[in-house]
Amino acid sequence: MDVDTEIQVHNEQASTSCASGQASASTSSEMKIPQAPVQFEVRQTDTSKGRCLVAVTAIPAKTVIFEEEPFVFSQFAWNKHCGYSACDHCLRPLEIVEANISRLTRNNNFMLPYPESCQTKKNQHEPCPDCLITYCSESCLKTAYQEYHKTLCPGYGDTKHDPMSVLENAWRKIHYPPETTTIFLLVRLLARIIQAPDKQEMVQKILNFSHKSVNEHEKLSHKFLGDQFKDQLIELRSMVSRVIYPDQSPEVHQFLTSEGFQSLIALIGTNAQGVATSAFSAWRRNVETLRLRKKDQEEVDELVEEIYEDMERCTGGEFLDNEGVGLYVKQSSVNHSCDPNAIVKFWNNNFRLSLVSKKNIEPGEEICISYLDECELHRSRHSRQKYLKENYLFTCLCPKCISEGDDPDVTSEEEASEDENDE
Ligand SMILES: C[S@@+](CC[C@H](N)C(=O)[O-])C[C@H]1O[C@@H](n2cnc3c(N)ncnc32)[C@H](O)[C@@H]1O
Repeated sequence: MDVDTEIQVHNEQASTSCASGQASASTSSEMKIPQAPVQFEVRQTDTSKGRCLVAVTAIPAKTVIFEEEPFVFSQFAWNKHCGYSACDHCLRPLEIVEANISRLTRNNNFMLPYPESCQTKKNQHEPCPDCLITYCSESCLKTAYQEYHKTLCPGYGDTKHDPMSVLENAWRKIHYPPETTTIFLLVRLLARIIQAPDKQEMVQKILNFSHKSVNEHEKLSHKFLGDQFKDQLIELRSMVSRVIYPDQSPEVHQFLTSEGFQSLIALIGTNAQGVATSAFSAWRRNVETLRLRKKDQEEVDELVEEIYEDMERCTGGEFLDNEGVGLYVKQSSVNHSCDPNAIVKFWNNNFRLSLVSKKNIEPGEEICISYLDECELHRSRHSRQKYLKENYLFTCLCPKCISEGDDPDVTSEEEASEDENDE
C-alpha cells in the first residue's frame, strides 16, 4: 500500500440499507448480496496518487462496502436519439421488458414468461409539465427540478433552435457511439451551482473531486472530445454559455473561461463512472429470485440466450443498454489496481452504485477497483499502463504491474489488432 503520510479526511460507517470505466447492466450471476456494516476511510497519500480509500475493519469477500447515488449524472445523448427510453434523472428503464426486447430484436410479437418480473411501472412515470422529458417517478422529477432542471428545461416550442437542442445536435456530431462521456454532465454540474442555495459550497464540492494540473488539462480534454478538439472546445464552450447564462451566477464564470472549461472536462474525464441499465437484465435478475424448478430455469436460460443472439444479430451487440455517466463522491476516491480487491455494481437498475469487495480485505489495506474493463485487464503490462497513462495520466505501479516489471514493453495482441481495425 502506497500510503506514506496518512491524514484522515473522512470516516464512515457504511449504511445498512441498500474511473473509472464503462459499466454494463448487471448479469444474472451478479445477484445482489447482503450488506454487512464495514468501516473505511479516505486518506491522503504524500505521493502523486492523491487520496485513497482504506479499510478500517476487516472486510470479507462479497461484502457491500458502501452504496451511493451520484453527485451528478447524465444519460448519453445517443440513447434518446436512438429510441432508448430511460428516466432522465436516474436512468431507470422506462420501457417494459417486452418493448425493450422487441426494439432490439425487431420482433414486435414478443411474449415473455413471468411478465410480473418486469420492474417497469408505467403508472408511476412523470413527465416534466413544461418540456415533457420523462422521469420514472415523481421523486426523480422533483429532485431533477430542484437540482438542475429548473435552469435547463427548454420548455415547449422551438425545440430545434433552443440552446439545449443545439448543443445536443453538435455533441452528437462530435461524439458518435459508443459514447464514453457527455457534455451534459458538465452542463448539469454548472446548473447545480446556479440552483444551489450556497453556490460557493457547491463549487467547493466540485473542486473536491480529484483534478489535474493546468498543463494536463489539454491532454485530457483532447481525449474527451476526439481529434479536432481545439475548434470543438471553443464551439462547445460558447454553446454551453448559451444554455447556462453565466450572468445568473458569478460562481459559474470560472468554469466558462478557456482554462476553467478544460479543467472541468479533465475533472469529469478522470472521475466519471459509466452506468448501464436494461429492462431485460432487470427481468432476468428478478426471474432468478423466483427460485424456479431446475427444468423451468433451464428453459428461461435457453430463451435468454436466444434473445441475446437475436439482439446481437440486429444491433451488432454494441449498444444494448441505456447508458450514461456520473460523478460519485465516495467512489471517486477509489484508486485503480490491475488486481483489484473491489468492484463497482449497479444492482438497482438505476444509477445507484454499490462498491463490493472481490476478496477478503485486511484492516489498513487500500481498497482498489479496476479502471480497465475485463478485456483490457488481461492485456500486457505495457498495454495496461499505456491506456491508464493516456486516459488518467498516471503510471500504474500496482503489485501486478511491479511483478510484471521485467516483462518486455510489448503491446498485447488484442490491442494491436484493435489499433489496426481503428485505422
Ligand atoms: C477517481 S480519482 C481516484 C482518487 C484520487 N487518487 C484522488 O486523489 O481523489 C482518479 C485519479 O487518481 C489517480 N490514481 C488512481 N489510481 C492510481 C494508481 N494506481 N496510481 C497512481 N495514481 C492513481 C490518478 O491521478 C487518477 O487520474
